[in-house]
Amino acid sequence: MTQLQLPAGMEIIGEIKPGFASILTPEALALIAKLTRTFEPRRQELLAARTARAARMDAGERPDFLPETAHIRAGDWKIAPIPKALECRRVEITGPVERKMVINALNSGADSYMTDFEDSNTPNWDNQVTGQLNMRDAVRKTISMEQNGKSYKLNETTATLVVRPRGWHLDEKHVLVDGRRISGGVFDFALFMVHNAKEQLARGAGPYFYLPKLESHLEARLWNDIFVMTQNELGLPQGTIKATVLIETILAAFEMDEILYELREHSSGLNAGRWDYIFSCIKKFKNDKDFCLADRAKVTMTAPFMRAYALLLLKTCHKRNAPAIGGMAALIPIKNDPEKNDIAMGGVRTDKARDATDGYDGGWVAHPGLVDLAMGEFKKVLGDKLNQIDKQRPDINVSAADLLNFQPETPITEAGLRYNINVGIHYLGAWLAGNGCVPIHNLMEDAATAEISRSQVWQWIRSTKGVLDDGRKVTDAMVRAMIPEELAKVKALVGDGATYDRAATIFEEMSTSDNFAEFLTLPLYEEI
Ligand SMILES: CC(=O)SCCNC(=O)CCNC(=O)[C@H](O)C(C)(C)COP(=O)(O)OP(=O)(O)OC[C@H]1O[C@@H](n2cnc3c(N)ncnc32)[C@H](O)[C@@H]1OP(=O)(O)O
Ligand SMILES: O=CC(=O)O
Ligand SMILES: [Mg+2]
Repeated sequence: MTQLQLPAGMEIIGEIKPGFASILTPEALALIAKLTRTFEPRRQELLAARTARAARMDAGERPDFLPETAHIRAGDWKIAPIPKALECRRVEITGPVERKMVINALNSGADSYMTDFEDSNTPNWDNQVTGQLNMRDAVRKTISMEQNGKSYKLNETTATLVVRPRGWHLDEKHVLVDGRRISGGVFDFALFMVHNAKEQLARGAGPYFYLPKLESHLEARLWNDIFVMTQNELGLPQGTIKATVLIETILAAFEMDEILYELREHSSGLNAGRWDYIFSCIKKFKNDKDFCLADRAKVTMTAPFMRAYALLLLKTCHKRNAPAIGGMAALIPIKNDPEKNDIAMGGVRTDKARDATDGYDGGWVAHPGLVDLAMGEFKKVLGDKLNQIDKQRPDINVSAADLLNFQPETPITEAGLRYNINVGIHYLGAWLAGNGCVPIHNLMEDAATAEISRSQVWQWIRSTKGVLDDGRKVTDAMVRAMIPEELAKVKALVGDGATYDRAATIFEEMSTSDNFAEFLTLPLYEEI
């Protein structure tokens, strides 16, 4: 095995495959050790604060805008100017940090590309380090590959690269500092910075990030402090790093101004991460027996609580001169069925048209086949403008009650319940096999969408409103009976992989156990 030069107190227990040493360099590991020793206690405190808040919500506490930060919401401040490379983000394509996908996404014609170490990626050791190798080659424009007789390399003009490291809840278990696992997000961030920040600046862009799953402005402050230290360590001017925060938890929706304020020297706006947002609403209200959301397919961006959140995000961003980026329609092109494909494309078109008309500066797509369509919808509204940050929306008034208006509650159907079980098993099985993003029933499924499926099942069993439209209460026994049937359907589709049996077992434990797993990826991570 290749020997690495490790800083004192660091152990690496992941296999060092060919090329990995060129990523796990002494400089990179030293930065990881320094950031970990300085900030890991705060990450742990913030995770403990999440747990304490969740317990208070389980006991009935409801979120509201914070009285102690009213002066920030009322203040007349703006974020620092946005760099040129991030001024125009009408269409952002996203995808796992897999080599071919990286090339295809950068070449897709989108304005920017969010490469993903998070929702769409199984964070096994190989994916994380190979992803960094892909990034290094992508930034230097040397990334290439051959597959099925096809050559892949980058076009002259490519999308602006943005990187999503893992959220605060995820550890990197293959790296220990002083005997403890480190933060997955710090690992992803620090490696990317050491290898690419200066090269990106030399090429006219910079190190740009998406920050996932924040629950409070204090969590944004932690990222900001990490940025400041990293810029100092690498000799970069303060304010070089730019980060867009995903507002994808119900608690963060109450702290959008505060999150922008914490990151104001490093902010590149907010994104409406709709799928984790829905999951977060279910999770945070899981003990409320009166809380219940309808079949997953019915919970759309026009649901009252989703509309309120999307509009508040837009208004908040533009007031602070910050880009507002829309989320992901999970629809993808459907091969070999033109009629269904037309419906799916119509769905994406409607979604992007709504965001553009509201005033959003851009939105996400899951697939290169959606870039032109989404671009068309934004161009219809923006014309030649790079963005519409100047579009202020003082007419939008969103209250706490609007954000908490969880409708629709019905219908819940057997088909919807079976869909959730089916998608849950299929996704978990793929994830365990190393693929964190899969097309299922013609939709993009990743960790966030799968979380909705598994949390709905758990919650429907426990909510008094978890009743099917034919009058049957959703129960533990009903779900247990459906699991083998849905597993058989999944296997008929994907083959007999052992990970699907394991996935069904885990799904059953997760949906029927009284303990609600905070994230499905936490128990799953212990399996890989
Ligand atoms: C909730 C959230 O967090 S959203 C953000 C996270 N989720 C994502 O980023 C979704 C990313 N999307 C994907 O992973 C894929 O599009 C899937 C899994 C949904 C569908 O994948 P596939 O079934 O393989 O798509 P399909 O067969 O149509 O792909 C056609 C081509 O497009 C490429 N492609 C598909 N999606 C992407 C993408 N997002 N980025 C780059 N290339 C892509 C494929 O690699 C393939 O390339 P090839 O023709 O050179 O072989
Ligand atoms: O990360 C995006 C989401 O919708 O979740
Ligand atoms: Mg998400």
